Amino acid sequence: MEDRRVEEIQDMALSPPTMGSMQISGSNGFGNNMEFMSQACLRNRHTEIDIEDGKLNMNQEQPLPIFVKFEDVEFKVRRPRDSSANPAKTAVSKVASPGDEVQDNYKRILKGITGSIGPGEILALMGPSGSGKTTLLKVIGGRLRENVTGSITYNDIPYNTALKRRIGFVTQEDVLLPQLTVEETLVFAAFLRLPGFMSPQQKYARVELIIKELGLERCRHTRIGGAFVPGISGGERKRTSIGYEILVDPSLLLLDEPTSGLDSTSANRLIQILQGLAKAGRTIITTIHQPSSRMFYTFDKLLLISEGYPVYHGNAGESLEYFSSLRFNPEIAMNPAEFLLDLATGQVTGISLPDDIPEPEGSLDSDKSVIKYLQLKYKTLLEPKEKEENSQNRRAPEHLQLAIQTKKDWTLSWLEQAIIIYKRTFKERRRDYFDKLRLVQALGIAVMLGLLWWKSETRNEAQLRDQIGLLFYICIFWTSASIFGAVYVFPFEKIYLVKERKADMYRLSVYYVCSTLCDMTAHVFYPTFFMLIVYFMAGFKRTVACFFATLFATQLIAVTSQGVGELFGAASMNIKRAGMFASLVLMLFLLTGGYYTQHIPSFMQWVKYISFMYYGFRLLLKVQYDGGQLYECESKGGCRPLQSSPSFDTVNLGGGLQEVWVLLAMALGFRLLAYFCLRHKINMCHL
Ligand SMILES: Nc1ncnc2c1ncn2[C@@H]1O[C@H](COP(=O)(O)OP(=O)(O)OP(=O)(O)O)[C@@H](O)[C@H]1O
Repeated sequence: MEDRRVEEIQDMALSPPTMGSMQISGSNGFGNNMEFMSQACLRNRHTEIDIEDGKLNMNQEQPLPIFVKFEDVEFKVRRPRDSSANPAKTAVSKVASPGDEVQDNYKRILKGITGSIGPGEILALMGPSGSGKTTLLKVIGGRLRENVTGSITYNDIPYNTALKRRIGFVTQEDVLLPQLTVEETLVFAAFLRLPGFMSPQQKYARVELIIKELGLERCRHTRIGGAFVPGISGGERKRTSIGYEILVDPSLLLLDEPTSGLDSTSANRLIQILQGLAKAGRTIITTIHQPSSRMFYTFDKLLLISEGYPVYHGNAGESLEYFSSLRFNPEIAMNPAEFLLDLATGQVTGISLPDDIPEPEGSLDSDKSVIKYLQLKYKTLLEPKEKEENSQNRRAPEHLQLAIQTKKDWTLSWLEQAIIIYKRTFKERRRDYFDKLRLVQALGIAVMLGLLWWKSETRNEAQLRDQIGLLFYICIFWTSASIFGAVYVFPFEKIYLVKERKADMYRLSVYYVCSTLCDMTAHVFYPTFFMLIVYFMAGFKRTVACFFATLFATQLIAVTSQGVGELFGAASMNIKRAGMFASLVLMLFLLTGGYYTQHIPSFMQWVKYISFMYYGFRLLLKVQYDGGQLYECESKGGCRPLQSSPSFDTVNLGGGLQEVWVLLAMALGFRLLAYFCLRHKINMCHL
């Protein structure tokens, strides 16, 4: 019995959303939504009884009905100090924009927005560019939390992190890894985000369905592309972004301008898909610029925003009636969306107006008076009704409230996630790893060094100094190559990481470990080729043990430096700053690395002990010039024991493997620090 139930659930999870069993007609009133939610509760309860081992969580198979209420939502940002050099411009900007009130040096972006939306409905956010649609969407999606006032509840519960995996957010800019193909993007997302109990076949089938539904068959094997990588078209990228989010059937789907860049047929098709998703029980909020008339009437609710104020909220189809009741009527046949946008911008050419709009006074021009009038009417006519409705609404059933607050377990174990993320990271970065130019550079430099130090000897101190110079150069080369190879990784991948972490797709530790391990392959691969050439051309000690020990030392230097680069990248998360800090510290460690410095003042002596270059260089020297070689050198005359050389802050050649342990500890320590910095920075970042 239980098996059959599990199969049913799996089938449901695979079935197209439009064919879901929870079809209801678009409901606009709260009553319908409550009924809907009650039905959903019964279903959930039924399933919970059927699956007793607790492994399957009903919430993973069917969307949890979510009713979103927002009341008096305000959002403000700190104003940057006025940098305008033009006093006239500053003066004008201070008076000409009454909507942009400045309080305590903050600019108000959202100015008291109230509304609600339930499962089965689509709410369209409309308004002129810069009116605050995206900001409101981010606030509702929990992406903006600071400086937000008012109340936003999900089944009467405020936002909490357990909601992350129930919310799908399609951002205005498509945030997709550029080197993956469309299919790879969706497959990796499916394997990371779909419940663990679904078989791989079912996950592939879900991807197939999304590709078909969104018309992505033609470009499924094309790379996503980006600024420097050719790839799919803007519309295809947008559809892939949408597929990426709807793949997991989120309960609350937020979309920022999903139709921008699409032709009208594709846009209509997309809206149909959204309708299907809504009918199957999702709550959908979308910003939209200029929908066609056909599209406009598919929305259940409309929130029209002007300069951060609401000017209409309610049934989309009834919006024209409302404005007509205020005596705003189009004089010619117009697309309703165009008419509403004209009103929200105050551009009223071709629109008949009521006579009670106050004459523009002071700095207010006529556009502003229309907007002010509409804002006032909203405040007096619509807002009280909206608030009353919200307060009269029955509370959501208790277990739905509980479900909102219950954090779902990870659907995959740490190792399972790591295997998928490792594969994805490798695919995404493999072009960097096997970059021909990089290989040519490493091999070219190796050959050049080999020729310059061709069969170098250590018969006297001058020769010995020469060879030690080469060792220090090798140390610098791999230190800087590895630091700069690693420092930009996190700043570059920040947007992808923030997006995926906001959706709780995987553990951050998984991402970090996979990223560092993948890159380590390259940090080990290149020094190996390099050393194979330099070592034998330059005439280092010809024993197998010594070659492998030198190779190991070089790789260890590269791997430790990679950790340092990651630390700077993670600590700043900014390409420019990370590069600057890395070069500064590299320079300091280089100077105190033991080659140049002979008379460091005692108060600066400590620097060398934190310099991985100091230990790396010592290790290379130890491997190459152990007691035997120096003794031989000395016995032929002219070569003093290295310890007594005044030119190097060198080695106690009798030492053991302490440099190896120090470098290993540093490689691990820098990585741990990098991980915690990354964790802190990513939690603070918003998209
Ligand atoms: N973090 C911020 N700092 C300063 N200003 C901001 C910030 N976020 C938003 N704004 C400003 O708030 C206003 C609303 O921005 P928002 O992106 O929400 O507009 P929008 O209606 O979505 O516009 P569009 O349709 O062009 O995307 C804009 O004037 C924008 O410059």
